[in-house]
Amino acid sequence: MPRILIIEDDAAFCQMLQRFLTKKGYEVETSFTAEDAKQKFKAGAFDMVITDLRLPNYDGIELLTDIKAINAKIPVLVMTSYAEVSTAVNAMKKGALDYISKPFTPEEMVMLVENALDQKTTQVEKNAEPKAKKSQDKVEVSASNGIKGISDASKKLHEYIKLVAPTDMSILITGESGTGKEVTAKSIHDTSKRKDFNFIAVDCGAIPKEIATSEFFGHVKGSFTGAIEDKIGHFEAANGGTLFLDEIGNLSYENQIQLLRALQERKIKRVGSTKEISVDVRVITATNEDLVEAVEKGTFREDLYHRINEFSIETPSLQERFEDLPLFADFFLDKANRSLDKRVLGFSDETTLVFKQYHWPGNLRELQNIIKRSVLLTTGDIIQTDVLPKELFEVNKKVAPDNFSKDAYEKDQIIKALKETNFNKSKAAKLLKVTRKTLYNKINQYNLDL
Ligand SMILES: Nc1ncnc2c1ncn2[C@@H]1O[C@H](COP(=O)(O)OP(=O)(O)OP(=O)(O)O)[C@@H](O)[C@H]1O
Repeated sequence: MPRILIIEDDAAFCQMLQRFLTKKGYEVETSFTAEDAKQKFKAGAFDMVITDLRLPNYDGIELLTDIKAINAKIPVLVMTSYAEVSTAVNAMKKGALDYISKPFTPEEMVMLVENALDQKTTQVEKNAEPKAKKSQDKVEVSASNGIKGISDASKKLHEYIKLVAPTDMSILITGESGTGKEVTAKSIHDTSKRKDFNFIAVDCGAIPKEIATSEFFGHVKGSFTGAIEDKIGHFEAANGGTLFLDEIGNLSYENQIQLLRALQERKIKRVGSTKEISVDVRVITATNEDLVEAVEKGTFREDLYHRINEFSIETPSLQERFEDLPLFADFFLDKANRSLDKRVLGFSDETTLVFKQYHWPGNLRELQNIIKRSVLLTTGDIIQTDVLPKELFEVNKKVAPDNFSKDAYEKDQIIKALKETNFNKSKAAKLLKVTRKTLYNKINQYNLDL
């Protein structure tokens, strides 16, 4: 029976959720505070965590990081109020699997829980070790096959993929969260000469620093407490194929040095062993941070930056590939119908309009999640606006203000974009579709104290 830990300071709501999920066949424990949750989480083997982001005396994002440091693979679903969509997006960047806005229906919760537990199983399969370097041993790790899109931004992306795939160049993929960086990396692998070997995807943001060396390079039995048997690392698992390192900016300085050495020498040593093992791995990395800025600040090594960035590709945000929105919406609708065994035919005109007006900070992932939830909640043939989450309308109201002056509206949008991008001005400028210079001018004009 899957075990779930619910962390929620509203005791009555927490217990209601507990009763409901218990009835659905899950074993559920509850915590009302972050401290208690951490202790319970360390002590008990949970399959998933559902946590509120607002807890007394504790920052929800910090708790999420703590949980991920204890067990990086655990799926975490965060609960937010509908006004906190940027916090939810931030939580997803920090490793949360998904978010749900309160108030939600029990069906929505069950769907997300099932989804999370499904993904956990896939993740285990994904990290399975290959038996030998033979084409028939390819581990099926396909991040769902993507669609290409018709917008100029998508065409450019696919031209780049085609261009770099046959080479052995190291590719750095940049782009906002949920724009399809992993899907892009997988497409490069699938169209390269390495396609019959493994594609191993590693989320560097989710690996605790202490075990990162062993995760990358493996270990021999007895090399540290807990090393109960020999284990191969991601480099060996990807031998002959492609190693995709997501959130590369999160690697510790020490791990950056080890990675650089492995890439330069094409040899690794398992932790606790002196034997050198040759590896032939193409590395594709991804980040949604500004690595140039990280190099300038000294938190990311410049030599490693140049080593991983022989060519860089930027995945466009959903706003930049706006003409693709209907294509993606249909694709995700099909996907949701198949996984939920439903037959929803399409979207009402109002729903299409809401989709067009929304700014999609979580990009394709957010679109996919929202369509899946809407399919679940739709009883008729067509997705109507009443099943859409409230945040889609909240933003729309701001997009078309009635009683706002133009300046107040513009100022509000700038603040919102800055908050959404963690005050990264390049990203905020992109979100607002203005140049960095214009954004700086506006910040001065409105005397925004940042
Ligand atoms: N071209 C595509 N066609 C269909 N689905 C896609 C496409 N690109 C991305 N997706 C879907 O969108 C979701 C997000 O994609 P992906 O995980 O590749 O994004 P990401 O940029 O790597 O995200 P993060 O920054 O959070 O790591 C996935 O569920 C993926 O299947």
